[in-house]
Amino acid sequence: MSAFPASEGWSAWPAPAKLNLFLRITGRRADGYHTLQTVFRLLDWGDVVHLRPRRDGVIARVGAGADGVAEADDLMVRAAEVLRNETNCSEGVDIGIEKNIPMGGGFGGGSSDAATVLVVLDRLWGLNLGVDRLAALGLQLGADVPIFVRGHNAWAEGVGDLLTAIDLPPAWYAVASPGVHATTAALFQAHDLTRNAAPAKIAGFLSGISPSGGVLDNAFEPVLRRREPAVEALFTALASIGTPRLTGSGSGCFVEFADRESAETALASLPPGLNAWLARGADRSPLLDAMEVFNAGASPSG
Ligand SMILES: C[C@@](CO)(OP(=O)(O)O)[C@H](O)COP(=O)(O)OP(=O)(O)OC[C@H]1O[C@@H](n2ccc(N)nc2=O)[C@H](O)[C@@H]1O
Ligand SMILES: Nc1ncnc2c1ncn2[C@@H]1O[C@H](COP(=O)(O)OP(=O)(O)O)[C@@H](O)[C@H]1O
Repeated sequence: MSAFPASEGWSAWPAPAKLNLFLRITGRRADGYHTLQTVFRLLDWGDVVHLRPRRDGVIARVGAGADGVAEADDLMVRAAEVLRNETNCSEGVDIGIEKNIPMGGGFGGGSSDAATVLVVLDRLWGLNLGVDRLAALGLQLGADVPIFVRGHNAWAEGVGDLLTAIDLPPAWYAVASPGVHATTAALFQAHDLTRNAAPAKIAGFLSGISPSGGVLDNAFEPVLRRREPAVEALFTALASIGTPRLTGSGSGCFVEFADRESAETALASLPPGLNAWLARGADRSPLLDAMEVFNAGASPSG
């Protein structure tokens, strides 16, 4: 039985993972944040956030939470608090999580969990702030939150917050984690990080410039491969099935395939013991689909 049953007032909501199909850093702002260009691809795989509104104004995490994340630091709890402070509402909520996305993997798990809380509580608390205000609130929690609030595959610039929705072709991914926790803040400070890449053009990306053309690179890849033998070993193993790429600031990697069968065959050929799995690229966030079902009157089950 679910730890968060519908019979006890819980509802379940997807918090999808993302991949950065490429990532280049074009500069650094006066406040230390880096300007970058990236393409976010949402996946049909991720965490499940459980919510149960409460009328006593208490925001509480229920159950285990993400490994080693204190309740007060949990981005889900902070998202609910930000929303309540912004609106001066007196609502509360119990929050639970089924954590599937490896932490510190560049898959955006914490950011996606927070975005799901923002989007769903906006509805459950009857606030109706709308997507633009929710995305701006999300940005206070992390540069990756707005993409998950908006829920569309996107070309991103600025600090990752200036988003242009784009359509991406269907794709399947062999996704892998070397089990290394890559700390985003520390990697942005790395002395050997390239921070002055020439800006890429969105048209070039969309017309399908190949990885060997140098456009689909990730600025963190050489840094992480030099620092972390487990990441280097994973790249070597994945090179047997295609062109591995790093997502975000790592340490997760992926190889893209045009169809499910090719991805499955490739995964099956990898050496045993590798932490690799299959994920489908989404056309849009599964959270948007769940909200649509909910708004049509059928609440997802606990
Ligand atoms: C690198 C990316 C690419 O999608 O993803 P992840 O690898 O974390 O998933 C993101 O830019 C990460 O976004 P997010 O994980 O939300 O990072 P934040 O919490 O906002 O920032 C953590 C720290 O990284 C640095 N930072 C972050 C974003 C940015 N554009 N420039 C930076 O210099 C800042 O020092 C900041 O304090
Ligand atoms: N609900 C949450 N899930 C995951 N991480 C969280 C959460 N709340 C806070 N964090 C913090 O955010 C950090 C980054 O996690 P995550 O978003 O999974 O990785 P990444 O930024 O590499 O995509 C974690 O190491 C953890 O300290």
